[in-house]
Amino acid sequence: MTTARTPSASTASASGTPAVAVDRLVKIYKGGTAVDGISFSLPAGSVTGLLGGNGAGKTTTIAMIMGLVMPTSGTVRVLGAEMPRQRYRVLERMNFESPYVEMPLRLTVRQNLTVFGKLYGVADLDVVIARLAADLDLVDLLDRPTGKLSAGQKTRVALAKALVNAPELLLLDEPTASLDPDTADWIRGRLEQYRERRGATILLASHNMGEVERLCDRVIIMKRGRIEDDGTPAALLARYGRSNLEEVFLDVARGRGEPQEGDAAREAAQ
Ligand SMILES: Nc1ncnc2c1ncn2[C@@H]1O[C@H](COP(=O)(O)OP(=O)(O)OP(=O)(O)O)[C@@H](O)[C@H]1O
Repeated sequence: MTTARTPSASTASASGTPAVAVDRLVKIYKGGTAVDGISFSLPAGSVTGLLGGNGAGKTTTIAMIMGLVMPTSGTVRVLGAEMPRQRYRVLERMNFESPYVEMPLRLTVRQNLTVFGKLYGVADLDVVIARLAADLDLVDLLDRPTGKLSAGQKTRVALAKALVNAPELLLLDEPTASLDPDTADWIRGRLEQYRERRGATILLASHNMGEVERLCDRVIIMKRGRIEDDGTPAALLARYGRSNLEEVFLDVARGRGEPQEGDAAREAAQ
């Protein structure tokens, strides 16, 4: 996969600063509380899955990390910068993919990637776009209007846009939604490759438990704006006595199989 910078260029990992530090973060909309006092930090180079049912607060959390939504209270630091106040210090080092943020539909794929590449200050943009197109199977789509693509094709373009500046922090909101199983599997492979080559920190909101088990070394489960559980996939399976994350997700969503007191201590001792 294309990288415009070397993995060792990551200031966050070099200094030991977490790529993301969220502290007592709250977002209250007129209709109610979307995010209700969550705290977590993501070490540089980690891949974390953000799980939770519809309306749990995942997209709002990612939008606050991106600096696109203003928190009601609490703080977000990204690569050491306070968001959204200092976002211009770090925007070139981060990127995101969300099915809810459309690119200009009349522009061709190439034009869109060029606009976003310029926004992120990418050098040798033509070369970068050509490599991304080859990596993400977009060569035949480059000169077509983005609005005329299928949902799955748009998703691949959105991923190319998310990688155009080889971000050291990549935020992904359901990156394989609307993809057929084969293409989704292929995209997951690309994300694994990107993580390996770039040493990137990834936060991935997903409803696909297989995807999370495959890609993530940590899982944060949200429910009604709060963090309900947080651990490695293996620790969560052990804690809930389940054989896969889908069963854990259902337990949490339905309020069943809550971890028993002392479970965490027993796990720590193992
Ligand atoms: N712009 C907004 N204005 C008002 N309420 C909002 C806004 N965005 C989200 N919400 C509300 O905040 C809550 C959390 O929404 P959010 O989109 O963060 O959840 P989610 O976990 O990403 O859900 P899904 O899995 O369905 O995408 C929901 O109750 C939603 O209705």
